[in-house]
Amino acid sequence: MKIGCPTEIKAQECRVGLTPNAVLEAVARGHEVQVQSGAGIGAGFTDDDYAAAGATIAGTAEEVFAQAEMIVKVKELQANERKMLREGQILFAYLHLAPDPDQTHDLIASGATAIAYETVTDGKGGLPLLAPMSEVAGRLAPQTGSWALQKANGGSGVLMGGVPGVRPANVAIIGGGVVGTAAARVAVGMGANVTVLDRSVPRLSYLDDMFMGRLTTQYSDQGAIEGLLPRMDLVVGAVLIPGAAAPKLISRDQLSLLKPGSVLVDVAIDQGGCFETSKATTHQDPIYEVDGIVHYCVANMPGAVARTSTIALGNATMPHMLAIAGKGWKQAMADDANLLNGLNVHAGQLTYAAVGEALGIDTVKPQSVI
Ligand SMILES: NC(=O)C1=CN([C@@H]2O[C@H](COP(=O)(O)OP(=O)(O)OC[C@H]3O[C@@H](n4cnc5c(N)ncnc54)[C@H](O)[C@@H]3O)[C@@H](O)[C@H]2O)C=CC1
Ligand SMILES: CC(=O)C(=O)O
Ligand SMILES: [Mg+2]
Repeated sequence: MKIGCPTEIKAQECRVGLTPNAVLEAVARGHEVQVQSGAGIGAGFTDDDYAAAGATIAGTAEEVFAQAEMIVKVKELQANERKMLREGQILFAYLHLAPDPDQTHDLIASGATAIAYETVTDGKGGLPLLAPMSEVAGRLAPQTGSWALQKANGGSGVLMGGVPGVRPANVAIIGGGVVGTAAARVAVGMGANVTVLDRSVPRLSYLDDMFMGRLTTQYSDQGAIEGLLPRMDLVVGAVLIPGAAAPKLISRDQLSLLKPGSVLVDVAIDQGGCFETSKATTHQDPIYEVDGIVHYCVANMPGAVARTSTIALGNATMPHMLAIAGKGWKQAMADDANLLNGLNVHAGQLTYAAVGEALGIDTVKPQSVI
């Protein structure tokens, strides 16, 4: 199969969809790989690294899109990239369609087959192509939150770990999945007072065991969230209903319950955000204030640590990329129901029910198109 890897063009997105090691594996199986010149630079991979692995180097994204039967990348296609996608082409990337009607309509209109990393499953209730980036974003959340708490950034001036005689920051993490657990680990490590909220009691039980009394768990409902807000310095939004738009868990009115200068880090912003006042920001301009509360809502947080993130993402995507290239997407999905769960769009039809529900678009069952 002809595989193409264009340079990411989302603001300050330095990751790349294929590592040289992934190219090596694909080429060894007889596939042709084309990488756009400079695509790996932000992650520390040169054109020479890709050429040494057997890729050909293309000058432009147009060349990559024109050649490739499958485009492998990181972030959802931006509007001008979507114009290059064509009927029959495979797109393998993060899509996050539920909060993004424009992208969804363009992908449907393209006639392409779009497979979303974030809805591929593992059969054990996990999302293996989302998890590595959730590990990264979760670890980053307390770091960026503590930066936003500094006075120069509009924060209340509370130090995460406190000092002897002065209390540490109170941190609430809403959603105790991969992001929430990673965020809890770092926040606890920084010395903060951490409460994790989730709707899954088994998950809370797991966290309770794992952290052995070093954090508090609480069932997530409106009463619990409202009760916590007056004491919280930092709230991390880390909920997910796979493929669906994130539920709004803190309203604008409820911001007044927080102390001025408190910080909201909405990691769930890529699924539309779980706070009413969240809107996506960029690494270049990551924070803004609403009613005295600092919001950090960067939708591609792992792009900030592109080297770590690219390698971690590549480790997870490679087996699926090789299966699709080797067998064709239909056979690969017929053989693997977890990969089939990644199918979001095919030949002008939406194939993911939660996206259809969020956007009011009819869907067909993915099984019916393979
Ligand atoms: N902004 C960014 O750069 C990144 C964003 N993400 C996003 O972070 C979000 C979380 O991802 P993961 O941790 O991997 O998902 P996950 O599926 O591992 O965990 C989500 C958790 O949310 C819980 N949950 C659902 N509804 C809830 C509610 N109302 N209250 C409390 N908990 C609730 C679930 O029970 C689950 O434990 C996703 O939207 C994901 O796309 C992930 C990586 C990077
Ligand atoms: C998951 C996601 O949106 C990201 O890594 O950017
Ligand atoms: Mg994102």
